[in-house]
Amino acid sequence: MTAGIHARLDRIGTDGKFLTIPMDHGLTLGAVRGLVDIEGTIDAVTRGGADAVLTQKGIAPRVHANKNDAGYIVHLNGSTAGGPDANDKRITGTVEAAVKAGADAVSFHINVGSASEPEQITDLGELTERASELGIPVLAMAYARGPGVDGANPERLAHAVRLAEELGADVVKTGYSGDAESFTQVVDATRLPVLIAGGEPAGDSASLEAVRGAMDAGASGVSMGRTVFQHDDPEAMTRAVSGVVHDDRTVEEALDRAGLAVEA
Ligand SMILES: CC(=O)[C@@H](O)[C@H](O)C[C@H](N)C(=O)O
Ligand SMILES: O=CC(=O)COP(=O)(O)O
Repeated sequence: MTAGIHARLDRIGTDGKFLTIPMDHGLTLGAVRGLVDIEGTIDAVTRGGADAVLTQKGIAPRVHANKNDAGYIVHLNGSTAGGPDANDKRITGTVEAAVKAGADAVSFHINVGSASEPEQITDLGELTERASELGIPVLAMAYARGPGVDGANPERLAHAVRLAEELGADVVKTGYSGDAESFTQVVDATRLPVLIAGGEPAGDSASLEAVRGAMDAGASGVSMGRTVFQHDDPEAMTRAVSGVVHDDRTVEEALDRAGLAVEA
């Protein structure tokens, strides 16, 4: 790993743990709740302890003044939920454009098992080479998604995270398999730091239980979007997630210290 990649990984994480809040969903879903006033949400989640926020490059002018010195990741592909194939992520920018936008790292989504998987493999392989030349870390969002693919199947997830390492990513995010025991298989499939996505908001306790389970399995943090940015209090929810990721708290302690109710 080059010195540049090492230094920039420290910009998007803390002591090898990562609490990233992705807010690229405006491309996928539109200006959904939490992203209309994205400036306010970025301010809230970074006050709550997010290590980094993540957007598409066009949103960069709305990020920097509001991110309270957190790291910034530019996402370099996308698709819309209503398009012909939501799993067919197409390139939306270059590493150079991300650097120009002030990025500390770039991210790229790959749907392992989708009809467009071959193109996404080529695209990610090319991206990691260019990013490595420039000393920019790559966060691969490696999902198990496609016709007939169970996105929570641990073997599928293990393959997805390993594929990200094989293609030269520095950090990988994937779906959660549902329990710590099965997620161990996912974490063990790669030497990369493994983060989990949040998915559709499932309630504070359930979401934090997933984070706790992933961390117990050896994960290195989260890239958690809607669960946090669509929360009534994104700052408090970020604080709660940080309690588990960075302070190794139980779900109950983390919620309590963040001032959130412990649900039954
Ligand atoms: C909206 C979703 O289903 C998310 O999991 C996205 O696929 C992940 C990504 N942030 C995106 O919006 O492309
Ligand atoms: O970029 C998207 C993610 O990393 C995950 O978003 P989610 O809303 O937590 O699924």
